This record gives sequence, structure tokens and C-alpha cells, in this order.
Amino acid sequence: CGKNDAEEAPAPTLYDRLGKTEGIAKIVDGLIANVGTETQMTNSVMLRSHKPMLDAVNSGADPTRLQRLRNNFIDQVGEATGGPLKYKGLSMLTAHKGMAVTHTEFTVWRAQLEKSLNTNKVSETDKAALYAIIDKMHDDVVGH
Ligand code: HEM
Repeated sequence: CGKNDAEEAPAPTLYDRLGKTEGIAKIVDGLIANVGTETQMTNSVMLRSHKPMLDAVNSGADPTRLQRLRNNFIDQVGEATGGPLKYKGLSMLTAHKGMAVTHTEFTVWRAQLEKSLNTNKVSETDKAALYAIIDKMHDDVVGH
């Protein structure tokens, strides 16, 4: 209390700085849109890994599959950045098992995230903090 209030207020978490759940949802939606665009390019790098999901959504066999991935990803980022969200999806190892994701595919995926972070005007400091979280998952995502 008193004059120390400002000093003692907790620093905003990365979750807060990304704009809480709403800001994270925009970042994830941007990422998904960018990945979707990339998969439609000639010589797409990400079409191979995403084709089973895209086919399931587009054929109507599993119309909410992409929506589930989106919501899980928002929860995952919302939890890992210090927010109140709780990730209820698969472990990164299990989620990407059988996909044989390559390091190149990971790099291209990461570039789609970067584009969305830039579009959403995330600062370089906050981008670096988020990449520290994301890049720790590299070895669980790639090569299984
Ligand atoms: C650190 C980086 C990554 C994170 C944090 C991440 C996160 C996730 C999450 C949360 C899920 C859903 C798991 C569930 O619903 O239980 C998922 C699934 C998936 N991820 Fe990733 N991912 C990453 C990298 C990649 C890369 C590099 C690719 C391919 C280029 C990829 C392709 C997919 C696909 C195709 C699915 C499955 C969708 C389905 O079949 O329903 N991911 N990922």
C-alpha cells in the first residue's frame, strides 16, 4: 500500500502482453491462415504433413478437426505464457507422431508464426520470449 503500490504490482506476464486470450486467438488464427495459404502454393512445404487433416475437414469426415487444433493451440500458448488457460490436448510428441516432420518443415511453420506475430504487432522482446517456449518443443515435434 501507499507509495510502493506501483513498484509492487506484479509485472504483466507474456500472456498479458500478447493481449490475453483474445490476442493469442488472433495470433493463432493468423498462423492458421498463413499455413493454409502456404499449403496452397506450388511446391508447398507444409502440404504433406497437413494433408490428412485438410482432407478430413474438406471431405466432411471430421469437420471440426482444425477447430479443435486451433482451440488446443490457444490453450497451450495461454498456459505456457503464464495465463489462466489449461492445455488439454496431446503431448507434442504424441500429436506429431507418425508425421515425420522435418527441420525444414518446422522452419517454414515457424515463419508462418513470425508473419502472424508481425501482423499482430508483437514486439521483438515478446517474440523472443514466445520463441523460447516454441523452440523448446522442436525436438518433440520434429523427426517422429
Ligand atoms: C513448436 C511447434 C508446434 C506446436 C506448439 C504445435 C502444436 C500443435 C498442437 C497443440 C496440436 C494439436 C494437438 C491436439 O489436438 O491434441 C498440433 C497438431 C498438429 N500439428 Fe503441430 N505444432 C507445432 C509444429 C508443427 C509443425 C512444424 C507441423 C508441420 C509442418 C505441425 C503440424 C501439425 C498437424 C498436421 C497436426 C495434427 C492435426 C490433426 O491431424 O488433427 N505442427 N500441433
